[in-house]
Amino acid sequence: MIELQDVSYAYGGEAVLRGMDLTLAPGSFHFLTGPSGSGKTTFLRLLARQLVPTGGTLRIFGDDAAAMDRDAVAGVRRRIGVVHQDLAFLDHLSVAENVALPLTVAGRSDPEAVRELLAWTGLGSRARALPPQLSGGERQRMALARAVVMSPDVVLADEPTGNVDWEMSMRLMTLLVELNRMGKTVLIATHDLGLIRAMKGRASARTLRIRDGAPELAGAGL
Ligand SMILES: Nc1ncnc2c1ncn2[C@@H]1O[C@H](COP(=O)(O)OP(=O)(O)OP(=O)(O)O)[C@@H](O)[C@H]1O
Repeated sequence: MIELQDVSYAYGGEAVLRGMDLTLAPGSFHFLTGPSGSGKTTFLRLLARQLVPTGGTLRIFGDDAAAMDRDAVAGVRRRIGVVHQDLAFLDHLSVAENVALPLTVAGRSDPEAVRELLAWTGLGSRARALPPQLSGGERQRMALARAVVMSPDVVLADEPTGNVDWEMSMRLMTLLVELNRMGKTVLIATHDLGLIRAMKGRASARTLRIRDGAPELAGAGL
């Protein structure tokens, strides 16, 4: 589904990520961890085709990321939902309108799907609220709803539990596990090892740890 062969990425000077050889199989569930600045966000942005490798070959759904035209990139972006770290929303639009935005941009409308997603994330009663009126945990759940509104095959989440308490973190994790059980490929970047340990056994999750510029499968001890 997503395959990396000796992939590297440099923002300018020295490569942040290098020598990456890895395959993400359909339906897999991975955590991605590593110290601050090790390249977790960069890795997610490569997988979502928001960045293009500066070396090696990255295949997304079989296509070479470096050779995609605009239509192919748009196709990839529809099939990969991303929960960004910055949680940027349009503050003058309601929660429901923000969640529906990817549909609106694609010229589609599906109020029923949006209603279902808001109910699933526990935001049914907040549909008409504006983003600044939401709590941190509500914003995280709204970001997750927006990431999956296009029914993507892959969900990438960058620190989806940043700034929320333990109970809310577990609630968000439960939603991501449910998505994986529905067949979606899930990858969650987090520096929170406690969170990864808590999820062991609840999902057949594997952990990738960035070491020397490349994600490696971590041992069972983590
Ligand atoms: N747009 C950019 N231009 C130049 N350097 C960048 C850019 N974005 C990130 N970097 C650098 O690339 C490295 C990896 O950053 P990245 O955000 O991928 O790490 P991270 O593991 O996600 O960090 P954190 O856990 O703090 O979010 C860092 O040294 C960072 O300063």
